[in-house]
Amino acid sequence: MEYITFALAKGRLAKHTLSLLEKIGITCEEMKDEKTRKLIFVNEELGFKFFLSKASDVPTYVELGAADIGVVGKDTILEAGRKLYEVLDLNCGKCRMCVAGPASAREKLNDGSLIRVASKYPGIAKDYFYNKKHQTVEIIKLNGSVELAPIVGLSEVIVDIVETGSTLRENGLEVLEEICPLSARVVVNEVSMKMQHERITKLIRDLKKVIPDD
Ligand SMILES: Nc1ncnc2c1ncn2[C@@H]1O[C@H](COP(=O)(O)OP(=O)(O)OP(=O)(O)O)[C@@H](O)[C@H]1O
Ligand SMILES: O=P(O)(O)OC[C@H]1O[C@H](OP(=O)(O)OP(=O)(O)O)[C@H](O)[C@@H]1O
Repeated sequence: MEYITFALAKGRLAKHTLSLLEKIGITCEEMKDEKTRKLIFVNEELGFKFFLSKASDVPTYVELGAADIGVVGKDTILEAGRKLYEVLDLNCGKCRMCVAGPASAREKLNDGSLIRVASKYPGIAKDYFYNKKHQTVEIIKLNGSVELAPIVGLSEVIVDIVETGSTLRENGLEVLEEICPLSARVVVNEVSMKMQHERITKLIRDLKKVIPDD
């Protein structure tokens, strides 16, 4: 039997994804060991391989066919801009992509003046402001702790993920505009979808039955 390979985003989403897979009978005991440094796991009996990669690399593995299926946040899919089939919303890892900043930055949004926008997601930020048309922006790419940028004067606003809102609150910032809702999605390689159609569609059908409600 040909293997079906899963690329899973390590970090926040991995545990949840593994528990959903477990509910449909796809298990990988070895992967649950949080201390393991191993990156690839095989379930020979079921014909599945799993690997854990950095979230932002999941779309790359899937588009280029090193993995048949991936589970990753919508934010990462939007930012990657890869050619993939997005087949399922897992309704977990829910958060929002937002423009945020100090309340004083509110008037600078929409008045047409040049604003600096710091983000881990320069592609999403660029598209958002491009579509708004009447705002000139300079995008500054950061790799984390983006909330620092407006505090230390690197930018006027940020484009970042907001879940509970605590990080913004604790740093004197607020949501200024909402860009889109986010959650974990299942993505499939376009060729795998054709070549392994039956197994992949069964898997999607099974997963649909165990997705948590709101
Ligand atoms: N509060 C949150 N903060 C960040 N991501 C969240 C949050 N809630 C849900 N997510 C989702 O979880 C995904 C993975 O987040 P995680 O923090 O594990 O990795 P990452 O920040 O993308 O990677 P890294 O920390 O390696 O840069 C995000 O892409 C997003 O879709
Ligand atoms: O609304 P909240 O519940 O506070 O969650 C949002 C925060 O969580 C994420 O950061 P993460 O922990 O991934 O660290 P990072 O900033 O280094 O990416 C995100 O970038 C926000 O900073």
